[in-house]
Amino acid sequence: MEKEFEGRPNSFFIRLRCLGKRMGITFADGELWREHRQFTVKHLKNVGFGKTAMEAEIKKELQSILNYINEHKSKPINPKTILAMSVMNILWKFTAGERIKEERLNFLLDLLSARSKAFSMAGGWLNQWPWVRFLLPELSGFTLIKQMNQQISDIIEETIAKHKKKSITGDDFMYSFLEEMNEKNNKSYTEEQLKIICLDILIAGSQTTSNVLEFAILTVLRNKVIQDKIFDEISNILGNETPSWADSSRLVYTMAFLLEIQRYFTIVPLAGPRRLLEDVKMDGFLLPKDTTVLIAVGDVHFDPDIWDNPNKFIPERFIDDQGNIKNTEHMYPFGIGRRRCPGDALAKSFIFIVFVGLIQAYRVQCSNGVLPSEEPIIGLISSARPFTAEFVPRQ
Ligand code: HEM
Repeated sequence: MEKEFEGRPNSFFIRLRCLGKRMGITFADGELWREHRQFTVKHLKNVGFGKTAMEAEIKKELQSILNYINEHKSKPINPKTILAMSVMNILWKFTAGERIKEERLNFLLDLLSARSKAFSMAGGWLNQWPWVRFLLPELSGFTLIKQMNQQISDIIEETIAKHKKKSITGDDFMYSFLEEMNEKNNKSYTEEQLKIICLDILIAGSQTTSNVLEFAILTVLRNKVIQDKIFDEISNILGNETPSWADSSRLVYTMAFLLEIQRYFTIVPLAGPRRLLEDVKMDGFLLPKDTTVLIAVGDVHFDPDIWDNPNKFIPERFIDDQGNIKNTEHMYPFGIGRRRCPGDALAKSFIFIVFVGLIQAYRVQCSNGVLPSEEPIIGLISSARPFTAEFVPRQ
């Protein structure tokens, strides 16, 4: 994708999302975006993100999820919270060096989810007529969003304060950032920028990754034939061995299934928004500078010129005659171009390891005799309707 598409819109609504200023990574553009995206990706990698250390953390989280299911196995489980908590723990470990306490984590997840609901509700009003906040601060959702922004700021600020006192041991992204800010005296490195980058990572990473897994669990629950095929492959190839990302090249049907999940339930159906940095001619139309552009990734994933029977769930469409994975070049779950998702390594490994580990240990079945619907809730990111499942131990 061309450079002209690399901007982000500058609206009141987006500034509200970024705690009042257009900073961080997700909604910044120009030099601030370039510098801070590069710095964040490099320093997250330096502390182990995307490497063996991350895989070890994912395996620890898999074990916590299996323990949780084991303790609750007589009751139907809604997998949403436990999955989102696990992703959040990993993100926070590399960003801020600590595991978040369970009550804190629950509070944070509820806060992020209430915040995204409030944003969806307020979207129409506040986006079109920002002045409405002066007339109807309560009804427009403005007061609620401001309160939630304050709560989330407090949580991140508390962790920054612990880093300033050096009371967290080990290396993490916050320490790298504070060093750049204090010792190298780099002007764009401020505490406010650090806070918004942390918020970007938490918002962009947790619900997206856990939603993919939720759809995967929902689909095997609804389709016993597919679930048996996946289990047979895992038990033939891995036996009881803990899964690793390297096994993804051996578990071809399982990988094809997870790709089909990411196509069929495209989690981010409209990537962006982007702001055009220059006039652009496209298919004979002139798109003026500053136009907001959304990338219809979901449409590409259902394009009948690319996919046979796009409305059917067929994992085999990703397997060629030699039994290798094919067709990944038509998949854009993480967007496109230099603003493409920088968290794809964590998302892919987490989804694979946790899904394989779950199916290896448990048969997933319906909890009350009624199959839950696969109809997604469509929003900025798409999610499964709340459902419960029974996890029956395989041994
Ligand atoms: C399955 C899980 C995920 C999906 C489907 C997903 C999807 C996306 C997409 C489509 C974009 C591109 C937006 C655009 O084109 O403008 C994006 C951006 C982004 N993602 Fe992800 N993401 C996932 C997981 C993560 C994780 C785990 C992180 C944590 C580091 C993360 C951090 C980000 C950030 C910071 C951006 C903004 C990049 C920029 O503006 O330069 N994402 N994601």
